[in-house]
Amino acid sequence: MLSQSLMPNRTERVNRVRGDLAMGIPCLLTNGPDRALLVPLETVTEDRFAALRVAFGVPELVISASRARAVMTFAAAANLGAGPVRIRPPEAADFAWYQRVIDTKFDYRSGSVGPLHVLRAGETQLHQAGLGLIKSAELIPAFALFRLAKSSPTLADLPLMSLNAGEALEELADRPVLAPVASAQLPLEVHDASRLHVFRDPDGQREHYAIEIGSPDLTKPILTRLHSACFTGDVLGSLKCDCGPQLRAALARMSEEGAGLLVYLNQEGRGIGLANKMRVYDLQSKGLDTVEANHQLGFEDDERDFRLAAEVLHKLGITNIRLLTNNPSKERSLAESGITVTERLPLRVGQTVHNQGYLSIKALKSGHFL
Ligand SMILES: Nc1nc2c(ncn2[C@@H]2O[C@H](COP(=O)(O)OP(=O)(O)OP(=O)(O)O)[C@@H](O)[C@H]2O)c(=O)[nH]1
Ligand SMILES: [Zn+2]
Repeated sequence: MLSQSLMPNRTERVNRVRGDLAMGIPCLLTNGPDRALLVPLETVTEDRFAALRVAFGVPELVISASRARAVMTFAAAANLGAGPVRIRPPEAADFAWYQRVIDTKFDYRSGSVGPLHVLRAGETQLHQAGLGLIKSAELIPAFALFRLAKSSPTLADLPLMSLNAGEALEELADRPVLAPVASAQLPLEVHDASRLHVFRDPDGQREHYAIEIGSPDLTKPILTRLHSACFTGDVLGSLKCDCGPQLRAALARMSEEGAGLLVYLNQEGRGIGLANKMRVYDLQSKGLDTVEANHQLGFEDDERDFRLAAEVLHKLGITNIRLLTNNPSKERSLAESGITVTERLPLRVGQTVHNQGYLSIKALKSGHFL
């Protein structure tokens, strides 16, 4: 009975794996009879990688399709689908070879890492789950997959977390659930009757906030802003984006109207985390635009899950909103999660000479109303 109650459930096991991957500890992925060790290339140490290579041979390299398109020649990348891309490394490939393929500073426009041998068939749930897990740990989406032959020694003695690939994929796709943790009055410059609510992901680490300005009338659509964290813009006043001015303009509008709700989501860098955002900024300083830079690293244009915002709204008993945004996908995603957006209110502020290109790419490639 005690051991049963201590048995981690699917969510808890996936979260433990995420923590291990972030520390560079491999995890065992299974899919029916297939077993493999998932090794994140960003965090694994050279010693650990070398020991695994001696024990299990040369691992497959797995990268996202967007990364493959960014680092391979146009012809070599032809006919790649959207799923993970499997690459067979040369027999002599060592740790340095894998690191070169994932090196975010390498400028592929002036050369290449050499021809990459893409394995066209055989992509399985192991690869999809591996990529999903690595991305959800905000790591560079690239990993080594050490296949374990049927005759490999049992791994029971290795202190590794084990996960079924199908189970991991279900967990990653599941509707997010947030738990309200704490809330208190917080007088703000824009309105002294404000309240901050903290919600927590079941991973126990990531938190998202709702800031209630005044006393919103729940019988009417609530003036709402969904704002994704931007440390550089919100806190430091970066001129590279429009986040800080948008945040302040949204709060000012709520203050003018006397009430509103700011949902502040910890989805830094459109969901890739601050470290990766700095990597894409570095690529942008070399001429890539905001979307190309995300792809170069191996991410999609936008990795955010706006269902989190719907979850916050539902938890606060809000289903009708007037949404301050220029981003059509926020509106779409909320509608799919049962939130009625009665009106979309544009939020065009904070244009600078430094973010002109960024904003025009958002309009051109991401369909923002700018
Ligand atoms: N990956 C990446 N993220 C960026 C870049 N510039 C800003 N961001 C992030 O983009 C997000 C912008 O969030 P929001 O302002 O809420 O959303 P939006 O998609 O611009 O939509 P609206 O502002 O509502 O119109 C934040 O998470 C920023 O950290 C960039 O060049 N690359
Ligand atoms: Zn920003």
